[in-house]
Amino acid sequence: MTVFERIESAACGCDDLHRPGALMPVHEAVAAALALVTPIAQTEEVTLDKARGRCLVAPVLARSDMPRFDNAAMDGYALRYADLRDRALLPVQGVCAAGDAPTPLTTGTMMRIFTGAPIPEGADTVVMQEAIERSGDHALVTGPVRVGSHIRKAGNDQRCGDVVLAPGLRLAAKHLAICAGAGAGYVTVRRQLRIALVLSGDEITPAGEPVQGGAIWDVNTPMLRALCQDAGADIVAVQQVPDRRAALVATLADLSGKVDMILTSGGISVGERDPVKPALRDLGARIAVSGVAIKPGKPVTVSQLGTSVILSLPGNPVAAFVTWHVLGRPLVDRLSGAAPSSARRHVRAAAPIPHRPGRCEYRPASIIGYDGQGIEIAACAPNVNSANLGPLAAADGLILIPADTEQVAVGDMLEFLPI
Ligand SMILES: Nc1nc2c(c(=O)[nH]1)N[C@H]1C(S)=C(S)[C@@H](COP(=O)(O)OP(=O)(O)OC[C@H]3O[C@@H](n4cnc5c(N)ncnc54)[C@H](O)[C@@H]3O)O[C@H]1N2
Ligand code: MOO
Repeated sequence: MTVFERIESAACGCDDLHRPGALMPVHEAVAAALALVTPIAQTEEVTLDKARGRCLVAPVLARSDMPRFDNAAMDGYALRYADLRDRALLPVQGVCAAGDAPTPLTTGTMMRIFTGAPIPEGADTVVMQEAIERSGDHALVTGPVRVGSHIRKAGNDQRCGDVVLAPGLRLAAKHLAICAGAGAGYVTVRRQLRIALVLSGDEITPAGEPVQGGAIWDVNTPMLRALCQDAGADIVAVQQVPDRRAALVATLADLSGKVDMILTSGGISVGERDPVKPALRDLGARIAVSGVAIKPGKPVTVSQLGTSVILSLPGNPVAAFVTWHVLGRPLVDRLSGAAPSSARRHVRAAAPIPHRPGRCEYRPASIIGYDGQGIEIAACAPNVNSANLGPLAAADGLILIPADTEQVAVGDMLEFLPI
């Protein structure tokens, strides 16, 4: 099977392999994680300035025709087309600008009009000023004119009562534009997800603070906060817990039920200083995913405690970034009732990429050009390491190397997830 055929299938290829340690294939892990959650029930009305990224639960209807009235599409002159039948020179009477309520057009005259202004009663055509020679209080039509030209008819965009947005959309700038144009100052959206971030790692120090000995700056908090915001969610609490099981048990027990999702960062691997899995077991969490055939991010774990879903991300920042995209983002979409984001596309490999079969690999990659058919060509660093931030910062996206691939050849098509 070629790489191209592989990425067209629903599976990532991990399931075709002998996997020591029974790592779960990526697509099974996503399905098992999503099976834990349903969309949150609470909704609220928000003004448009608070609506970006929120998930629509009630349709938005046009409160009037859009546009509400016939109006000029150009600066020019409004006239009755029939008045041009036997002459091209007409007297100009009156001016109509956007916001005006014009008087009716007198037969046999033109009215000066500006873009967006209501068409005066009796006029059926606007001639743009470039096709007019004005002299004093008369104007001569110099160019060809079509009846009805340069008039935006009422309702030509949407009709009063039309559904302009359907439920399930995650609201972006283009959606807010039509809400406003439809006269909807408020929209009904699902309550914003509440996410808590629990940091494991005695060495973690906020970026910018002094570090000594084995301390390192906390990369994951600002990165995950931004990723949550990109997904329309909010990190409402950040708690750093010592690398001890009892402390983590207490923190997770306290947070479960208070938030929709708990993200843990670090401490998910197998060392005695990795308290996440033991703490989940102590708490009786329902563990749906524990170890995935993905690189980086193999130890990623998904569980449920009370009403909170817990996504336990590896501490290595690139592994946390990748597993957020593969598991975290779909969970947020499902919890907020949004259609899954479908940003992935296909690119061609710029160079051969050797790959040890076993795990699906998500590797930072940059778009460096286009092939003869206009398909993007992506290049990635030869050596990747889930602690190195440089290749991630320089990347345009993540390419997926399917689990069973031994070698990606130049020009092979790969799935690409923009980041
Ligand atoms: N014997 C084994 N060791 C490891 C395995 C394994 O299978 N057997 N898996 C490796 C893999 S793969 C990964 S990924 C990591 C996952 O480790 P943890 O999730 O337990 O994370 P930590 O040990 O806490 O940290 C790993 C690494 O990341 C740094 N880190 C942690 N938090 C942050 C943060 N907020 N900002 C920046 N950097 C952070 C931490 O200092 C470590 O360097 O386990 C492997 N080990
Ligand atoms: O997930 Mo780990 O980062 O594969 O080394």
